[in-house]
Amino acid sequence: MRDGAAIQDQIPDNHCFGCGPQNDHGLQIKSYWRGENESVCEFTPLPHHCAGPTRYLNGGIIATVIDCHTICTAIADGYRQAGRDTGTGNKIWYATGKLEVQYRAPAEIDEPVELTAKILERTERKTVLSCELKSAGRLCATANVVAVRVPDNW
Ligand SMILES: CCCCCCCC(=O)SCCNC(=O)CCNC(=O)[C@H](O)C(C)(C)COP(=O)(O)OP(=O)(O)OC[C@H]1O[C@@H](n2cnc3c(N)ncnc32)[C@H](O)[C@@H]1OP(=O)(O)O
Repeated sequence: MRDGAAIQDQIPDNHCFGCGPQNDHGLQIKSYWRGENESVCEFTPLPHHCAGPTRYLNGGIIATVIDCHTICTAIADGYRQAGRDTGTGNKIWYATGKLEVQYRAPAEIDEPVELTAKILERTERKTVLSCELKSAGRLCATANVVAVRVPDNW
């Protein structure tokens, strides 16, 4: 279950490698709200996203999709807290201050990965989130992320 349009399709001028619709060479992940403080994302790896063994997903790609899913969630939440639809009015940007990933099991390259992010804490200056990444129903990575509000011209 997910709510509304993809968060990334509402954030303007996003050229990010992991989540920018404007980046033709990027991963172009899509995240969706699921309720007030939770968001979900499904990403289907391509064969060249592999680790050393071709059957497993590369750890940097795992970190990137977690980074982008959580930071885009913080951005959309920033708009919500401001009482605005995502992408309307002055831009709201967050950057990754901290990204701590624990790799618990390998993720299969030929299975989609499912991410669930939760907002744990928010202040005017930062949002703290957790994230889980599953592959074929197995918990493969968990993460703690600090998203820090940066100026709208960042
Ligand atoms: C739509 C676009 C989506 C993009 C998705 C991908 C996101 C990215 O990858 S962004 C690129 C990678 N990140 C960066 O380049 C950021 C580089 N770092 C910076 O610019 C700065 O260090 C920055 C903005 C993170 C923090 O700036 P700084 O002036 O230190 O912030 P500061 O005012 O001290 O801290 C604000 C709050 O954040 C907390 N914080 C800042 N850095 C960290 C950290 N590394 N760990 C934990 N907490 C932190 C502080 O403790 C403070 O919390 P509190 O208000 O409770 O005291």
